Amino acid sequence: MTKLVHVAVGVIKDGNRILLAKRPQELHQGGKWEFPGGKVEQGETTSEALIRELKEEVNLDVVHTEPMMEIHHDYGDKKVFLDIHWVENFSGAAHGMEGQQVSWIEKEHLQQYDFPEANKAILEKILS
Ligand SMILES: Nc1nc2c([nH]c(=O)n2[C@@H]2O[C@H](COP(=O)(O)OP(=O)(O)OP(=O)(O)O)[C@@H](O)[C@H]2O)c(=O)[nH]1
Ligand SMILES: [Mg+2]
Repeated sequence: MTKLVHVAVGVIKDGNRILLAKRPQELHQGGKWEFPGGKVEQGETTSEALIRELKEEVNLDVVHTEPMMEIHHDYGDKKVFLDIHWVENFSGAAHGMEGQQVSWIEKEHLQQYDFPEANKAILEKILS
C-alpha cells in the first residue's frame, strides 16, 4: 500500500509575483519547482502547519492563510493530498532556509517552470 501524505501548500502572493522554491534533488519530485509547504502533523490544522512550514522553509512570518483548492494525486510511489492556501499577508524576506533556491516569479512566467504533475491545476487557478 502506498502511503497517503497530507500536505499544506502555500501560494504566496506579493502583488503580481508568486514565490517558488526548488525541491532538493534527493527528495520526492526533486529538482522541480514547488510552492513552499510541507506535511501536516497530527493535531495541526492546515493553516497552522503551513504557517510553521513557511517559517522553517523560507523564513516568512505569516499569520493568516486562505483556503484556495484541494488536489488528490497519485504519483504511483506516493499519494498526496495537497491542501492549498493563498498567503497574502506576511512579513520578512523570503530565504531558502534549507539551502534551496527560492524565487519570486511574475504570474505570466510561471508556466516556464517545471512543476510536479499535481501542480497543473494550481497553475490554472492562479492564472484564471
Ligand atoms: N511543498 C509542496 N509539495 C508538493 C507540491 N506539489 C507536490 O506534488 N508536492 C508533493 O507533496 C509531498 C510533500 O512534500 P513535503 O515537502 O512535505 O515532503 P518531503 O518530500 O520533504 O518529505 P518526505 O520525502 O519525507 O515525505 C511531496 O511528495 C511533493 O512531491 C508543491 O507545490 N509544494
Ligand atoms: Mg516541504
